[in-house]
Amino acid sequence: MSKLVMVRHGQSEWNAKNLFNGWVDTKLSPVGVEQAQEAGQLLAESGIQFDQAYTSVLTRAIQTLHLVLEEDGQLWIPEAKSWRLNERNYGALQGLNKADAAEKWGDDQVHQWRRSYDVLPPLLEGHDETVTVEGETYASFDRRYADVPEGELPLGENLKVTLERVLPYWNETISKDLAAGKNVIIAAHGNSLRALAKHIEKISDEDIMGLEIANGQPIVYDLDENLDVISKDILTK
Ligand SMILES: O=C(O)[C@@H](CO)OP(=O)(O)O
Repeated sequence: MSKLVMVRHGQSEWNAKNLFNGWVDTKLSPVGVEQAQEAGQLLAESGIQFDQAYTSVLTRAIQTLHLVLEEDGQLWIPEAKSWRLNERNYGALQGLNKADAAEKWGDDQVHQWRRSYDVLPPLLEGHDETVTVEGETYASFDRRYADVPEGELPLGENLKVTLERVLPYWNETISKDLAAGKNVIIAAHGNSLRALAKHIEKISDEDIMGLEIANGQPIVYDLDENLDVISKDILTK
């Protein structure tokens, strides 16, 4: 048996402003820092001993992992980062305000973009290195993706496509640790974790629309040797 803990990053600067975030590299807000520290305290209370950590290549998830593990006294464990754990790429919606988008395109359309399994957002036109929003410039497709073949870099993803690019990393790397009995923590994003949860919990394409993952609330799975879920627990204060 092994334990898998998934933590969505704490509130980001763009979560706080209600902007579509996706692959734009924003940082944690002050609230997000506190949420990550609280997640670390909850995990310390749980007593789970981790063997391996995974995160994305986006700053808000990396910051969260480090804050969690520092609070938890396990900052020393091995960690690996992969673009495959990034947030779903929100295409041309990135940087737009979610409420403004709902006014422009209607609540239903925006809900489909945000929560459906297979509706694609409007796509980006190219892989710009930076984006400027409200006068601030943020990293986007910069050198951290230098090793990713151009054809694999997304211009916009639904949850289905997100799952398709998360799964090779799950199958080839993370699941092997778990099958070997290691306890694993993954700090990632609302939608990359929804995709993984869909796979792990065998959630249907319809039911996945209703799954929300909160910032900074660790989800603890006990998995058997086939990586089937024995139990699931969400840690809250
Ligand atoms: O903006 C985003 O990238 C995601 C997660 O913060 O938003 P949503 O919850 O709308 O999928």
